[in-house]
Amino acid sequence: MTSKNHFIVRITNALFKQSLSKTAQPVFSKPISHFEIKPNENWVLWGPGKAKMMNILSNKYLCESPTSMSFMKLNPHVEQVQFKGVIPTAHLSARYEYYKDEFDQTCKQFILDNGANSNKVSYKISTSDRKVNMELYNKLIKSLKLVELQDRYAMGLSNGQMRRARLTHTLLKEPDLLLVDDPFLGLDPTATSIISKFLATYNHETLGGCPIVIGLRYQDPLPAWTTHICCVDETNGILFQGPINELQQKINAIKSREDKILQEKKVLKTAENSFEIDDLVASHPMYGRDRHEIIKMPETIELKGLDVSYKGEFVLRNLRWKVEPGSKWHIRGDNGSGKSTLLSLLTAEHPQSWNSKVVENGKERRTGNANYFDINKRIGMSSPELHAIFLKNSGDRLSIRECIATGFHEGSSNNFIPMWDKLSDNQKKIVNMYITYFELQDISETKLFDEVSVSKQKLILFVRSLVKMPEVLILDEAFSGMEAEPMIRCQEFLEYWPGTVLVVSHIAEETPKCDHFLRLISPGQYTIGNIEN
Ligand SMILES: Nc1ncnc2c1ncn2[C@@H]1O[C@H](COP(=O)(O)OP(=O)(O)OP(=O)(O)O)[C@@H](O)[C@H]1O
Repeated sequence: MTSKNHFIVRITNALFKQSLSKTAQPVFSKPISHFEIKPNENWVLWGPGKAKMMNILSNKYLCESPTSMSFMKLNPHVEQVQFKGVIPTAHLSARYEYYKDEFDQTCKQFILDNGANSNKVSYKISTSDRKVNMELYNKLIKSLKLVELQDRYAMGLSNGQMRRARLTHTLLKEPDLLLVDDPFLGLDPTATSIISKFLATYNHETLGGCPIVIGLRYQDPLPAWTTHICCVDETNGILFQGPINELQQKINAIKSREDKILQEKKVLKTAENSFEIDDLVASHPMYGRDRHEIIKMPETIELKGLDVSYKGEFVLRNLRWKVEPGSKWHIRGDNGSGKSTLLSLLTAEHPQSWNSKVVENGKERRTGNANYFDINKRIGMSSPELHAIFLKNSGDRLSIRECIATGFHEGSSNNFIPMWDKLSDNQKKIVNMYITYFELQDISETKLFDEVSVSKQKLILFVRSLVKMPEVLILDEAFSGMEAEPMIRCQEFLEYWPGTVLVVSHIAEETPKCDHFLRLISPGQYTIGNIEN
């Protein structure tokens, strides 16, 4: 297997295009002169061009000439793990519903692929005659800590749990080459280490493994088990490639260049744009309020001993929490500890939301005195679930400007009906100011949401969550998958944001400055404290 002539995939002098059209622009401006993956190697695709390079390897583009890309096998089995958050549904609330009908699949059914990846068909009917290697299944669910979750409804899995299930689902197909973009996105440190340790040993014959290719951003640490690196620019393609231990100098040079650019931009932008930021936030109801005023206001949110349970099993228990107007909170906790559940309660997506233990601006929430739309009037949000639904429902029909304009739908973050033509002149001005500030003007009318990178999609959803000047801004993994520069720009902006902010994120760099934290540990166990900045 290790002979020099063995390769899994080989590219020689190939130019890649998105379509057959004569005018189609190449994916990378220059042809790839040589790229090759051998059986015992594990690669990192590193930098802003990683997603395009991954699409090349998974055969998503047309190759000129067709023989310039070859695989060891005639019908190679290349699998790409798609991490898209939880299973996208029509509504955010579907995830939290009590009653699951016979068409809903369990985690085990999802992994075994009986539903052939679709949530439009009955999952009870097997749509493929693929034989599943149950020995491998049992090994995988043990290694990826899914044994206890097998019978849970796939829809109810937390983001981190779902990512482990998706990885298992893909590995069971026993691919010849495994591609995973952003493998650690949205994972808590324990889950990151579970997946990293697992991938470290996967390409060994005992598990029937194969080479792994992961996509990482410049700011991500390179796992020790990766052997080769391919640094990819978004327009020019491969900048350099080869064994990591021979390229350390080049890697360090890129890392320090990136750090320097960020530092320079940080200093420049804060100085240059503070006036502009004022313009962007001046219409927020909390803008300009001083401390004396704020302490007289009722709590934006108060939880007076909140419980949430499924079939008698608690996820949240006796949670007491006070959120002062304009305060910024980091909600912490491992995958599955209940963070999204808590947020879904606040946005009334959860069936147990009508609960007098939730008090908003001094008013108890009860059926009759609160409705979904009133609750959501004051909330703006970005989350992995919203991202998945947005892509599915509107990704291929809304321009960037139109996406942002849908943030003005008053009573729901989950309404994607085009809105631009209905906006007042002032609202249009706000959208345009935000587009300019976040440097989206070049693509705002020419590109559709699903035509831009994940990093830009996240930026657009962030901006979308702000424009209606919500009293409460919910940022659930809002910056995961973003390139460093736009992320820092968003975080700096948030320092001037006058409203209440609730942030969920697992990685320090992706967490904007917050004053307080709420850490969920287990049902009934949590800590609350201040963050020294
Ligand atoms: N409908 C449901 N039925 C049963 N259990 C559920 C349901 N919905 C969620 N859960 C469980 O509740 C727990 C909390 O999930 P939640 O998504 O709130 O976690 P989280 O802290 O946001 O995790 P992550 O960091 O992975 O996003 C998980 O163990 C999840 O499997």
